Amino acid sequence: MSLSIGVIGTGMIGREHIRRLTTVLSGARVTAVSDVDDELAGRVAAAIGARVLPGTKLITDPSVDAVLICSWGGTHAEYVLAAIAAGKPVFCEKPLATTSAAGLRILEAESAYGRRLVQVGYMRRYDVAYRALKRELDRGTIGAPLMMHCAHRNAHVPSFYTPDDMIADTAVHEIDMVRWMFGTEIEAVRVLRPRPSSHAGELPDPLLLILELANGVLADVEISVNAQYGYDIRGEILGESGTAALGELSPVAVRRTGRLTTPIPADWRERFLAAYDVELREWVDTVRAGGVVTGPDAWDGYAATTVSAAAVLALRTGKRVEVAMADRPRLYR
Ligand SMILES: NC(=O)c1ccc[n+]([C@@H]2O[C@H](COP(=O)([O-])OP(=O)(O)OC[C@H]3O[C@@H](n4cnc5c(N)ncnc54)[C@H](O)[C@@H]3O)[C@@H](O)[C@H]2O)c1
Ligand SMILES: O[C@H]1[C@H](O)[C@@H](O)[C@H](O)[C@@H](O)[C@H]1O
Repeated sequence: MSLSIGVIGTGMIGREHIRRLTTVLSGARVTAVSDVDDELAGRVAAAIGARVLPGTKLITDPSVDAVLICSWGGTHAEYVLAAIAAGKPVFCEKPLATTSAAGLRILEAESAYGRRLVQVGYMRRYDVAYRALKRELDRGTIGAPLMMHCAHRNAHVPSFYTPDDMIADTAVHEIDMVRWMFGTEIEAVRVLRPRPSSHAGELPDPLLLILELANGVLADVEISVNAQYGYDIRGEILGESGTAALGELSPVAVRRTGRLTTPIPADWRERFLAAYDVELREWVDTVRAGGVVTGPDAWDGYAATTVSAAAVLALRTGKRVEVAMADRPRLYR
């Protein structure tokens, strides 16, 4: 029997994941969708023969086996809590919650339920290049790590994007990734503001985050959200005896009239296409088999949100901010 999935939020990534579940992956079908934009939800549902239900009804509907949350970040926690209360597996796009307190409520609810039901959409952990980089690090190829340099560049962002979004919506990916890469928590954060780009409007763009990890490694993260030229994700680790970096990912290189050119992805859909496929395939297969999901869990979601809240404070105050993390509940040890 294929897994019956209800999708909440039929915007950009909601439709991407519905396309993936409907036409790329096997073993699942999207049987219900929900969006505060009724007209949009209706159109998406009609195209795949699904029902439209209000979000909380979708979660408790007996025909829905598992839930995929793709609505705006501020709405995630409420839906995740409803899915835990209904005892249903739930894949929540990042961020898990927009406040540390809401993340903590999810940890408490899932701990009380006694089994992990939540996975968070930090897809970089499924990306071939990030996985290869982690393999080199774990093998000790470059010796003990000292620093990591990261850049996260969006060509453009919508006009409603705020300075806080540059951290909570964009840098949160690197926050999760470095925790996973080095297997340790982030203890303190600073955010520096260089001269703003003339393309940035009112945004303090770019930003430079300095993340202090518990193992002594420092990670610097450039966030640019009006880079113009394309979607560009970089990462390089400096070790005691070498360096390892994400490779160039283009499938083609053109040599012509004295120049070598390779295409640059337009946005996250193109750059992480394969990672999203692997991420959702593993989630569907595990849930169908009745297993416990192995991807980023509610603790990872809580930790990323808590660090991101500290970074927002660091941006606003210009100060170094220590991360105040709760003790890790037994369910996530
Ligand atoms: N993992 C990734 O790389 C990645 C990529 C893109 C987006 N995202 C995340 O996915 C989420 C959605 O992003 P998007 O780019 O698709 O945004 P979007 O604005 O295109 O779509 C969000 C949709 O959610 C709907 N919505 C808002 N509140 C709702 C509610 N309470 N109930 C039901 N629907 C509601 C909106 O009407 C909209 O259609 C965000 O949290 C974002 O950070 C993750
Ligand atoms: O929601 C998107 C998504 O998470 C992308 O992966 C990230 O690069 C963007 O900055 C963000 O706006």
